[in-house]
Amino acid sequence: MRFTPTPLAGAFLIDIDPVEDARGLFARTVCEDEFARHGLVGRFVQQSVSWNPQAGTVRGLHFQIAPDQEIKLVRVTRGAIFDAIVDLRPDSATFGKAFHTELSAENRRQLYIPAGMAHGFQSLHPGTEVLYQMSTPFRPASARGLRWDDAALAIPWPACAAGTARTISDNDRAWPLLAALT
Ligand SMILES: Cc1cn([C@H]2C[C@H](O)[C@@H](COP(=O)(O)OP(=O)(O)O[C@H]3O[C@@H](C)C(=O)[C@@H](O)[C@H]3O)O2)c(=O)[nH]c1=O
Repeated sequence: MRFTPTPLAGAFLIDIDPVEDARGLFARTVCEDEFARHGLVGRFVQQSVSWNPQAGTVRGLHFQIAPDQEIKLVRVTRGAIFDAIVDLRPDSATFGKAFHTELSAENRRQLYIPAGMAHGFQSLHPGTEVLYQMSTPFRPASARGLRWDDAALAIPWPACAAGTARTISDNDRAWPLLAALT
């Protein structure tokens, strides 16, 4: 695996090192020892899937508060997403800053998100499936959110294709702005 640090400390892009032959390819996507050598946690307690029939679907931005802060490892198994994270660690030099990348079934890239960050994505193709692994169980009482379109975050969400509306839940439309969290 190839680990590329992002501008947000502790968040990494993880690309595969494929072994290819006539059948296709083989590649490791998680290895506890290799993750540990990069200072990352490679053991997860839950895995979830998100199916998004329409392009332009936004989910997020989500996080869990202490003591249920979670590390997430995100990849796409069908289609593609614009994936965004926001640093919410109060003592971080990049507090309030966002990072985004494209994850797709084609690039097989994973985003490793450390504890203390909010996460969200927009599906870029119809029929996009996202696979998450989490270090901490989902706890509804600890679940929180941040407004995906908060101008202070300046996340460059892709425009929806002409004639397609953005799909987003009522919960996600109603999360507070960053200023209200601080
Ligand atoms: C996140 C989650 C939700 N649920 C339930 C709660 C609810 O009834 C239903 C849908 O939940 P949500 O609307 O929160 O689903 P969704 O908006 O897809 O939530 C996800 O968004 C992305 C951005 C993430 O980063 C994920 O970790 C997760 O928070 O599933 C679980 O049972 N386990 C879980 O881990």
